[in-house]
Parts: sequence; structure tokens; C-alpha cells
Amino acid sequence: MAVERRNPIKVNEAIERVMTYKREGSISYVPIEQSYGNFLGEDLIADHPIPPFDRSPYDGFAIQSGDTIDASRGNPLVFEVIGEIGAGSVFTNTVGKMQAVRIMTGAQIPDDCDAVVMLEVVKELEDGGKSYFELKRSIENGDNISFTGEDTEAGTVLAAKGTHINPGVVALLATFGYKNVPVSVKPKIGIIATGSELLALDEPLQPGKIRNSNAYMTYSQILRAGGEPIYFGQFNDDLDTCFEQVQAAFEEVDLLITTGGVSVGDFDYLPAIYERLNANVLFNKIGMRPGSVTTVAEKDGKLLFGLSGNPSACYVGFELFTRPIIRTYLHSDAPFLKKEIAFLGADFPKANPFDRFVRGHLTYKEGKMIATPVGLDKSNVVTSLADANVLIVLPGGTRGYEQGMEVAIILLEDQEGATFNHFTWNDINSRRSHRHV
Ligand SMILES: Nc1nc2c(c(=O)[nH]1)N[C@H]1C(S)=C(S)[C@@H](COP(=O)(O)OP(=O)(O)OC[C@H]3O[C@@H](n4cnc5c(N)ncnc54)[C@H](O)[C@@H]3O)O[C@H]1N2
Ligand code: MOO
Ligand SMILES: [Mg+2]
Repeated sequence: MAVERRNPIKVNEAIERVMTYKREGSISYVPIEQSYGNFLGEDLIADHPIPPFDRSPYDGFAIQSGDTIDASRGNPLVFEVIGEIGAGSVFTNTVGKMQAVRIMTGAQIPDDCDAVVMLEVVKELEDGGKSYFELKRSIENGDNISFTGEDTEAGTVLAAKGTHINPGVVALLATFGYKNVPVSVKPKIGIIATGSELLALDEPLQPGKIRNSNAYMTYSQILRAGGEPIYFGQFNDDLDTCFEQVQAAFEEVDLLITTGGVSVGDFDYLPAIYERLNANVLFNKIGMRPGSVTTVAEKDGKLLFGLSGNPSACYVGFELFTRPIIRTYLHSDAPFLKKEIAFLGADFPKANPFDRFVRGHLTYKEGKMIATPVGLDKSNVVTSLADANVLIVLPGGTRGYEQGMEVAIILLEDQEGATFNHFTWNDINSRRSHRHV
């Protein structure tokens, strides 16, 4: 039987085909304590200004600045302290000429006052049971006041729908009274690992067998991307078993990931499974390394990601093709990983006609970003993944790359994201990668 010939398509083309089937999920509410790591289900809009009232940023005395015009070292002026307020209290009496209110940080400025002097700059006095202070300098209108809305005005969009909720966003949610937070419902993403060679994690090594790392790696990639992983198990390379498992799992999830069995081998059953499912295969070969065999199919608008069995290829396939689908589902309008330009930290002499996504480690040195390939650059390698925080994009060509060249990198740990236009790299990379530092 002749082996099937597959036509590789460009990475960007593959992404575009996948993104045709993007869908957005629904919204639900979670208690704010559980909101961290979720994605905002609606724009977070300030419904009141911050601060909501003029307040004192210091412990001091609220005064009318006009009373201080003549104050100087040679001419100290004496103010009468007519009351005291701490944060949370409001002073409602009238403050007259040459009078002051002792005020603590965070307290609302009394209506009649327009400035605050810090405790440290006055000399406090007591006389006949009354409190006074002496001031030796003039104070400007507005000195030491945090004005209403100086942090943010009412109506400002502080975080867009789809934003990754970090501790700072949680602070805002609390500020605006979200006891329960609207979050994007996470897509349920099924994982099935195929391969008769796969051992369960608690099994001892046996001849010809390896432990199943892809299922757990993918599980955590799904978590990092913001999805809800559901692991359906690992199955031997048996067409009927795998077909039944894939068919059943597919019913229960928003999208299904399989690992292994997508190439042209005798026991690579995913192509036959897509056929039996009547699924429409979007592509089964991409001009990239690793992950060239990554296959994506669609049935009734739902996606099946046939990721490679080779760990590095599986990893890269997920980040390039599955992640943006997950982030779009979570309402992000920047669902792609962020791309940047860095200096290549080591020679990469291997030439290849396909675009390479080399697992790399990004470091910073005196304002420069340096991305260095980690481990063996082979798609069946697993150890390089632990140190990888970027993918170094090396466009296909006839020559290799040298240390110090500018290369595009994809930031794996970034939560901010990028748009498709920002993410497509070929133009910028091929323009810049041949320039030396
Ligand atoms: N004649 C050809 N052979 C191969 C081609 C090709 O074009 N022509 N493509 C190669 C490329 S590129 C890749 S990548 C692999 C893809 O293989 P499959 O996706 O079909 O995956 P398997 O055959 O099932 O396994 C490949 C490899 O990965 C290991 N594996 C599988 N599952 C796991 C797992 N869950 N955890 C860890 N490791 C796993 C498996 O043991 C194999 O070593 O095909 C090339 N061949
Ligand atoms: O899919 Mo393979 O990773 O190109 O080695
Ligand atoms: Mg295979």
C-alpha cells in the first residue's frame, strides 16, 4: 500500500483555518475569592470615581489655604484645632478662619477646607484645654489632597471582557463591589492519549514502553490557557477502541484533543477515526517543525485537535493552534501568545525548509532580551520543555542562524495575549533575523 502524500500548508494558514471555527462561551458568576485566574465575563467599568471623595493622603490638619498666605519662618501663624476625624468619619461642622481639623490619612476633607498640612511641619500647642498649632509656611490651595476621581473617573473601562484576572484586577473587582464576579465559562477540553506503548504513571518501565507524559502536559497547558481539562484516559492503538472513546468523549466536551496516531504509520488511527466520524479534516500537514503532523478536524462546528505523539510537537501544536481557540472562547480579543524580538543566545546551525519553533529560555541582560535554545531540537524530546518559556521562531530557509541575530520569540507564559495580526511573524522575522547586533 502506498503511503499517503500530504501537502503541508503554512502555519498562518493553518491558524486561520482553525480560527474559522472559533466560538465564544457563556458567562457565569464565581465568588470573588475564586476569581483569580479566570477571565472577565464583562467589561469592568468604574461605576463611581476613585477616590469617591476628596481625601487626605497624610495625617495632618485640614485648613483653608487662604489663611496661610502670611505665614513664614519669621511670622508663624497659629491655628485653632476644632475637631478630629479619622478615616471613615466625616466632619460636618463649619471650619472658620484660622481654624483647622485634625485629619488622618484616608479621611474626607471637610467642606470648608482646601488643603492639608502634615503633622511633621507644624508645632502643636495646648492652651486652656484647647489645641493649636503653629505654621511657618504658606500652603497652596489643593496641597496634600487626593482629589475625587484622580485615580479613575466614573465610566472608565478598567479591564476589558476577556482579561485574565490577576490580583490587581481582583483589587478592582473588590473596589467596585463585585462579591460575585462575572467570568467566562471555561471550555471543557477533553484529552485522549493514544499509544500501545504508553504506561500509566505508577507502572514500572517495561521493554519497549514509555510513560504517558503528553496527557498530563496537555492537561496543564489547558489550565494555563484557561480551559477546563477532562482526561478520558490512554488507549492502545486499536481502531475500534480509539474510535469509540473519541466518539463518546467528543459528545461531552467543547473540543477534544488526542495525542499520537496522526502520522502515516500502520497504527496511526486518527485519520481513519476522522473518516468514521464524518469529520471534516482542515489540514493534516503543516510546514513547521516540530508539529508538522498536527491535524485539526471539525464536526458540526466542534474541533478535534489531533496533536502529535512526539512531546515537543504536541506541546507546540497546542500553543499555536489550540490556545487561541480557548482564549477566544473566553472572550479575549487578543487570544494569541504575545510575540517579541530577542537576540538569539546561541548558534542554530541546522537549516530546514520548514519554519521552526525552537523551545527556548528567555533571559534579560542589561536591557536586552536573549533567547537561547534549550535541549535537543528534536520533536521527540521531552526534557527541553521544562526550561522553555519561549518558542524561538526560525523561519525555514537554506541556512542556519547565528548567535546575536534578532529573532522572533513567542512568550509562553504571557497572559496579556496578542491579536492575529500581531502574532503572524514571518514578515517581521525574516526582515530582522539577518541583522547582527
Ligand atoms: N514515514 C513517516 N514517519 C513519520 C512522519 C512522516 O511524515 N512520515 N512524521 C514524523 C513526525 S514529524 C512525527 S511528529 C511523528 C508523529 O507521530 P504520531 O503523531 O503519529 O504519534 P505516534 O506515532 O503515536 O507517536 C510518536 C512518538 O511519540 C511518542 N508518544 C506518543 N504518545 C505519547 C505520550 N502520550 N506521551 C509521551 N510520548 C508519546 C511515541 O511513543 C512515539 O515515539 O511521526 C513521525 N513519523
Ligand atoms: O510533527 Mo514532527 O514534530 O514535525 O517531528
Ligand atoms: Mg505515528
